[in-house]
This record gives sequence, structure tokens and C-alpha cells, in this order.
Amino acid sequence: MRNEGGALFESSRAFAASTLLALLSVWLYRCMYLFCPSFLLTSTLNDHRIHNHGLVWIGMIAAEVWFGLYWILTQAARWNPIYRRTFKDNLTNRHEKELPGVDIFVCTANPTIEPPIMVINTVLSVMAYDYPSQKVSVYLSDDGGSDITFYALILGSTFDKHWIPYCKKFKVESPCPAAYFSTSVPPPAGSEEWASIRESYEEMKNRIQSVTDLGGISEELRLEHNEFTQWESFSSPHNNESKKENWTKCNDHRYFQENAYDLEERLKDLASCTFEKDTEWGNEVGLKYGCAVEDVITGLSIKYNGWKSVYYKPERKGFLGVAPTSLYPTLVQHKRWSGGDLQILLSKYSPDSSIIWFWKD
Ligand SMILES: O=c1ccn([C@@H]2O[C@H](COP(=O)(O)OP(=O)(O)O[C@H]3O[C@H](CO)[C@@H](O)[C@H](O)[C@H]3O)[C@@H](O)[C@H]2O)c(=O)[nH]1
Repeated sequence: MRNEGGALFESSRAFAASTLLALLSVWLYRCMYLFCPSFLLTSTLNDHRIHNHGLVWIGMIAAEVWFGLYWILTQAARWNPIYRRTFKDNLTNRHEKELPGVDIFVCTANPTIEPPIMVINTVLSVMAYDYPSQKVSVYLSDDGGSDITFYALILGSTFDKHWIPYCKKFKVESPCPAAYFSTSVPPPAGSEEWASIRESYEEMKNRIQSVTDLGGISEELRLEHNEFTQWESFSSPHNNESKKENWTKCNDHRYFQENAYDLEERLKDLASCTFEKDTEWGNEVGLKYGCAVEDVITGLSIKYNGWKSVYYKPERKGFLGVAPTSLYPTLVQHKRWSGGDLQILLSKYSPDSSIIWFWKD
């Protein structure tokens, strides 16, 4: 399916063309400096510059050449995208019985950057996916070990008993409660249910917000919810900074209702980070570890195994995330990505096989 509006598409081409022009100008300027210095500066001044700043200039040139090549390569996917659409009903009708089991991991690490209410909205929306419920397992990992996020999860586990049936009944397309209530009007035959579920959501949100504002869980709340006792026994010191890592399986209500012994044992195993020892985790199963851009390296290895990918950009956004909004975190993020990409380029997963001499293991 082609983009019918076209406007954004054209402007992104114009943007790409102007960036290319700027890039070529920078490269031209650097070439002139290197090869015809007299063209730019008087020789005395130029000698002075070469002697004092030669290495800095060479470093700058290398960075600009790398940035430019990297930018040109990334345009390939943006220049002429093909817009596709899916036929979900055909998938359900033809293949519902063969649909595979799916594990979904929601990861969080910092309750300030990723507020607990947002994390719970994410968990609730993936739990309400239009997918056979017995085939979906949702896990929440909290590397920050935040008791506020855990409290939010406890409240979310009560709210989901109303929210998921509601989503199924009214075929809710935005199963993230925050997104749904920010735009939706009551369904024609369900205004009472809509008002009641909205009230439950608001109540949950306010309770989470008030503990967030207080900055912690009071002793009274801890005693009210004995899940905290179990959670504290699962949490284990994670590294030298004594972070706690917590995995909680979200859509297994036995965890909250019956405290089944075997589930508890499995969760302890999961939280101890030893569950993947002597298994194919990280190789044949799950994400590849040990790289800052684990999704890129996992994607490459999936492709290497013969899977094909297609560009798909649905009109309604599939995911909304939190991106850095100021310079410092943006630079840190890009440094992490660049380091990860470079690591891949020099590894055996490199898409450029001419880098073969750097192959490890
Ligand atoms: O110790 C940590 C650090 C991060 N996270 C979570 O991991 C996700 C991504 O972290 P973020 O800080 O957003 O890292 P980015 O590098 O910006 O993540 C982007 O880039 C990654 C590498 O390409 C992708 O895996 C991510 O999906 C994508 O959001 C977030 O949910 C974090 O809460 C953890 O669970 N534990």
C-alpha cells in the first residue's frame, strides 16, 4: 500500500537532500584543507594550523567521513519505503491453532525515567493483545528493584481482571488504558461499563501517583499487601551496586492468588539469573546477550537463519516509548548505540563479511 497523503514523505526526501548537500560541503571543505591548503588560508597561518591542530583535524575528518557514510547507508531504508498492511482476520481464520507461544518481556530500570504507571500501562496493553491468551506469557523485569513499580504491578493485577474482559468484549483497539481513556468515547452499548472501568483506572492511577509523590511505600501499605514479603525474598543482590533484579510473571494470577509452590520456585530461579546456565538461552532462544544493541544483533542472527523481514508502519502506532529529551542523555544513548554497532561490525555477525579477519570465537 502506498502512502496516499505523500506530504511527509516528500518533505523527508527534501530533508535528506539538504542533509546530503551539507555533508558534501563539509567533505569538500576538509578535502580542500588537506589537498589545497593555499586555497583556504595564507601559508603562514596554514602552517601554524597544521602544526598545532593536525591530529585534531584528522580525527574530525575521520569522524565526519564515518558519520557521512553511516548516514548515507541509513537512507536506503527511508528513501522509497513501501507501505504494507496486514490481514489479521485471515491469520486468525487460517492459522489460529498453529500460532506459537509467545513470551513478552517488559523491561524497566528506573522509576523516575519510566514512571510506574507507564510501565503498568505497558504490561496491561500487552496482556490484552488480541492473541490466544493461553499462548501469551508476559514478564516484567525491574532492574531498579523499585518497590513503587512492584506496588503498581500489584494494583495492575487487580485492574486487569476487569480490563482484559472489557477489551475482549468491546474489541478495544488501543489496549493501553492511558491511551484508550485519553481519546475514547463510551462504546454505543456499554457506556455504564465504560464509566465504571474508567473509574477503576483513575483510582489505580491516583493510588500509584500518590506513592510516587511520597517517594516510597509506607509500612502500612506493605502490611496490607503480603505480596511484598514474597517479592523481597525473590529479590537478590544483582551486582556490585547492589541493584536488585526482579522478574515477575504478570499474567499468571496464581502468583497473586494461590502462591503456588512450583511457580514460586520457578520465579526464584528466574530472578537468580542462573536459569539460562547450560541452556540455549542467548544462542538458540531469546535475545543475544553481551552487546549494547542486543535487538540489532538478534535481528541480524534471525536474518542469518533465513528469516525475511519487511518494513511495516501501521497508521496507528504500535508502540510509544520514552526518548531522551535533552542533550546529555541523547549523547549517552548515541554513544551506546555507536559502540554497540561498532562491536557488531567487528564481530562474526558483521553484515560486512570483509571484516572477517576480526572474527571472534
Ligand atoms: O539496566 C537496564 C537498562 C535498561 N533497561 C531497560 O531497557 C529498555 C531500553 O533502555 P533505554 O535506556 O531506552 O536504552 P536505549 O539504548 O535507548 O534503548 C533502545 O535501543 C536498544 C538497543 O538498540 C533497544 O534494545 C531498545 O529497545 C531501544 O529502546 C528500557 O525499557 C529500560 O528500562 C533495563 O531493563 N535494564
